[in-house]
Amino acid sequence: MCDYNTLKLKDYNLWKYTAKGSANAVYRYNGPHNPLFTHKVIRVRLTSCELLTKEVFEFMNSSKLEKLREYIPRTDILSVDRQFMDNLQRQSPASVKLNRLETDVLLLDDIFTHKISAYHEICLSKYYKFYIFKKEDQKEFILEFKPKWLYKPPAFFKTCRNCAQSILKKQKFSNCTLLLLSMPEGVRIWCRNLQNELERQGYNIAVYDSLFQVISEHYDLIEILYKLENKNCNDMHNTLRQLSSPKGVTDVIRNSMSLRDVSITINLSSHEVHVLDIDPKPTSKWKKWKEQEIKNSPLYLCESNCSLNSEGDTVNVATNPHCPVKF
Ligand SMILES: O=P(O)(O)O[C@@H]1[C@@H](OP(=O)(O)O)[C@H](OP(=O)(O)O)[C@H](O)[C@H](OP(=O)(O)O)[C@H]1OP(=O)(O)O
Ligand SMILES: Nc1ncnc2c1ncn2[C@@H]1O[C@H](COP(=O)(O)OP(=O)(O)OP(=O)(O)O)[C@@H](O)[C@H]1O
Repeated sequence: MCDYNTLKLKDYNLWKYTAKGSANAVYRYNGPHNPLFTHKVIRVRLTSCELLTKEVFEFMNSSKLEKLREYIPRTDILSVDRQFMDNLQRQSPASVKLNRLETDVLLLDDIFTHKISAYHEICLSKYYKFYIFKKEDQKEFILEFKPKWLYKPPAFFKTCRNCAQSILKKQKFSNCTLLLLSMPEGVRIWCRNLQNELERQGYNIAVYDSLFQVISEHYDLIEILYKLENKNCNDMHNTLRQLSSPKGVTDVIRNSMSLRDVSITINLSSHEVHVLDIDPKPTSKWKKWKEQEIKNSPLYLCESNCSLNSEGDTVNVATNPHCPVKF
């Protein structure tokens, strides 16, 4: 980690707004060459989040995430003052509400080679986005997706948590990430589903081969996420349903739920893979999680296109003998 203690970010206008999620806004460095900032982004907390940047930084650097380290973009913490935050807020879109009381921001390697506006974005669903850069003979294809819950659902479930949420959130395209737990059959189907959806939407872009190859090269990431998400917790559905106060949210639940909400980027051109959006969850989320479980319960028992009830050439993950990861 660099020693940034004496370094204060002052030049808000050197950071150009790139994207936001529900908890953070991201700005890319857009100034003259500077070895500390060129090819970096800052990640700034929004008003909606309870935990501060310092807590996020601590979580990202904790030993429990050591196995994921090689996939996390290099991250440092920088102090900022109120003036910087106010100015950054002024140059942000109206929908971005920064927590201007924050005294820190994260500084991360930018996983995109070019500025975000240079990419064509194809949003297949809220869980799957392709970014495509094409200029003369230069090309870059990046898939950003949320694997969500990588787990073994209870045996009586017909629809997994990911597919249930996708239905509830009215996504037109769904691709069950439990398929990723089965290498190579499930992974092939998952890649094929993305290829087919691109074609269905009229994009003549071949991603299947490189997608399968990059996932094969970095398959340990899926295994690591699976192990960390399921460590010491065999039935998260039941665990969440039993919660009755924030005190019941153990570190096991917090870690698991935090990792169940990360994003993965796969660069089909450079074959680099990263894990983004590693945010610790506050214990105050217990009620939302419990209510979600109660609301989802009927859906778990319904037949859907979830890979759990696929037959024939698809994979039944619940009883899948090829699942590489053991409890
Ligand atoms: O529970 P889910 O599956 O709806 O996940 C929420 C995410 O929905 P999504 O996965 O994109 O459909 C949701 O993402 P979006 O804002 O919908 O992009 C958040 O990540 C939310 O976490 P937090 O409130 O920012 O701490 C996430 O909430 P947590 O359950 O992780 O607390
Ligand atoms: N290191 C990075 N380099 C380039 N772009 C990034 C980086 N980190 C995040 N982004 C972009 O910014 C977007 C929002 O960031 P992030 O996912 O961290 O926000 P969030 O508020 O935590 O999201 P969520 O709503 O899923 O919790 C990402 O989807 C990604 O496209």
